[in-house]
Amino acid sequence: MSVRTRSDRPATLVILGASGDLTRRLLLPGIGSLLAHEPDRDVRVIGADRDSRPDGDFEAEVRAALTEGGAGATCVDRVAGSSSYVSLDATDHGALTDLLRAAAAPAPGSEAAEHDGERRVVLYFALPPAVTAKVCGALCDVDLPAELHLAMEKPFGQDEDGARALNALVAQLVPDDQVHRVDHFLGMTTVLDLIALRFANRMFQAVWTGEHVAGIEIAYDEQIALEGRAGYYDHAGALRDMIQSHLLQVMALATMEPPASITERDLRDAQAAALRATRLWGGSAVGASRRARYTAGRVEGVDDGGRAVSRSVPSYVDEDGVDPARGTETLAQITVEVANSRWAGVPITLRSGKALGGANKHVALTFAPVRHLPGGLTGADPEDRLVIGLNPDTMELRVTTNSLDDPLALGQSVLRADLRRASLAPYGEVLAGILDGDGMLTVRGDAAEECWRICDEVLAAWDADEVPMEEYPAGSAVPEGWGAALG
Ligand SMILES: O=P(O)(O)OC[C@H]1O[C@@H](O)[C@H](O)[C@@H](O)[C@@H]1O
Repeated sequence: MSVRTRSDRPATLVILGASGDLTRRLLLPGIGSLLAHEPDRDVRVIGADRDSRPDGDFEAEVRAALTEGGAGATCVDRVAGSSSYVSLDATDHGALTDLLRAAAAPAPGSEAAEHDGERRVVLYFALPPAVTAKVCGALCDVDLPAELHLAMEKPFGQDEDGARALNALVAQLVPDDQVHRVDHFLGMTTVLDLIALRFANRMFQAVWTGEHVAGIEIAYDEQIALEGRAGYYDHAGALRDMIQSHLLQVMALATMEPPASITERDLRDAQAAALRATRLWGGSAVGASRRARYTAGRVEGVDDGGRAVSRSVPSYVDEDGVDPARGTETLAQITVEVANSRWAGVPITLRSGKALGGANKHVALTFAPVRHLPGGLTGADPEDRLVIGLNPDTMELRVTTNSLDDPLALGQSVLRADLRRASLAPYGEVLAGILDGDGMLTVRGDAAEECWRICDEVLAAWDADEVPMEEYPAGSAVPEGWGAALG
């Protein structure tokens, strides 16, 4: 689905934190995926980080990652060949001035050098929030390029006050439509499918309300465990890592009012309005949230790519780099209500966790039972559900029909669709918009603050130990009693 406005303006992507894991695993392959679809796109990559690297080292990394993302050989040669790496302290305004000047200039030796205007510069902060804030502070003293866009990785701040302070700081640098708070879930194919599904189908449009929907569950249960990310994850935990960012964004798309158009302003207005109306279910984090941590176990099953998985996982507290005293959760669930006339009274459950047995990743709507069932039909009326799979991309509609062996007894039939397409990788989709200067698939400042407002209340209750920390063996299903609470 192409939801973007294409721009032909050449762009330079400057990655701060270029030696980090995110750059190698996601950003550069994301660019590779984009170049696989748009091989002529004029993009130059400059990596920057504190460490010095041997000549050609970064170029080789770019080359490998673009190839991994699917870019063709000629394109890889061109883009990797024009890439460069700078070793610097990104909190030093002199170093930032030089970096941004080089980024805005036409590529050295490029044919376009003489008649090319300044390139659009995207400064990508692949950095922890505290460092991001320091770099923004240093940028206040820099003469910034004419069209500078800032792309910021999650978490955007550490809480609502922190997000507000960071928003105020970046507002001193560039207008808000040039700030892109990155959430790669907004680039997922089936997340974007929600838009067409909801607003271009008479059938679904009519029933997508609290009149007909009894509950919504947005789950991202992962089989992967910590994977060596204790330095980040042990400070974040499942609520900050997945719900504060990704799942609330998905919820906003699933519950927002119809936007007048699918454009940056209208879409972001609709998402922000849904988030503003969001409250914890029952008004308190105590009844509306659960948290748990995995103990040792064995994860077996099939991963997102359909490959068999079988590995033993140590208890979370025994994982390398974890501080048991920190009490980090690896599974979190909150139930909220979008308190407006469309959704009031409908519980919306958001859940994500690591080292789980089943990879349930979906947006699932459970429809209310019919008001009246004609007499003569026997058996219980099964719940009708629409389940949109997020990775792998699928759609399943479970509808009540006659049972197979008795025409007057109720049963259920399942209609399944495989929605996997040759689309861009989620990071590619999001980066495409950012490089084009279009923020539609990134998070607006007010929406980021709203997501923290919702989660801060839960985090405060957890810090005060008002919600018990439960345990689940790695490889098990979500603990008993979790999941969508209907009614
Ligand atoms: O399935 P994907 O696209 O890798 O997204 C899930 C990941 O999203 C990241 O943002 C989280 O930090 C990870 O913990 C999580 O595993």
